[in-house]
Amino acid sequence: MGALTPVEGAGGILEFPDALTDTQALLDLAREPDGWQPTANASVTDKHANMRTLEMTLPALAPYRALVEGRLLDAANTRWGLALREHLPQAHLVRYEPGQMYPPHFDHLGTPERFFTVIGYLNDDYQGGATVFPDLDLRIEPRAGKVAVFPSHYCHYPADVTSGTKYVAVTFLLGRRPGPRVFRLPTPRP
Ligand SMILES: O=C(O)CCC(=O)C(=O)O
Ligand SMILES: [Fe+2]
Repeated sequence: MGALTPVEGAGGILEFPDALTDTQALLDLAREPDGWQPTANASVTDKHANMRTLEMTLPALAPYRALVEGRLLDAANTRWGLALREHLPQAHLVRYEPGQMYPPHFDHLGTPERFFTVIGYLNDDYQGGATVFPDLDLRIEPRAGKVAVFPSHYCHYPADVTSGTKYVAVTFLLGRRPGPRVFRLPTPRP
C-alpha cells in the first residue's frame, strides 16, 4: 500500500503521499472514452467535468478499496476521535480536461452522511488541477498515487486544468449522527 503515514495540513486535512501505487488498472478504465457523464450541477454550465461511477467490488478498484478499509477509515477515526466503519460502496472517477470546471462545493450530503471525502490522484501528467480549500488557504497539489482525506463539509474545488487530462477516484467515509435527545419532563405533583 505504499507510505501510509499522513502529512497533516490546515484544518486537519490528511495527505498520504504514495498511498496508491497500483493504479494502472484504474487508469486504463479512466482512459476509456465511454461511460462518462457530466458531474453534478452540470446544468450550471455545459463545460462541466465528467464522471463515471464504479462499484467498489470492481477488480480495478481493489487496491483503492483495501486502502480505504485497511487504513483511511482508521486514520480519520484516530485524527477526529470517531468510530466510522462505512464507505460509499462506489468510487467516482472524475475526468477534467482544459476548459472544463467544477464549481466550489461541499460533499457532506446523503444518508448515511458523508463525513470525509477521499480523493485518489491517479495521474499527474497535466498542468493545474490542485484541490483548493478557499476558507483554509490550503491547496492539495496532485501527485500520482497521493490520497487526500478531508471533512466533507469543507468548501473545496478543483483548480482548472490548463493542459493534459486529470483523473481522480473519489469516495466517501460515511457516518451517522445521533438524533436529537428527547428529555422527559418530570410529571408535576398533584
Ligand atoms: O478533483 C478534485 O480535486 C476535487 C473533486 C471533488 O471535489 C469531488 O469529486 O467531489
Ligand atoms: Fe468534492
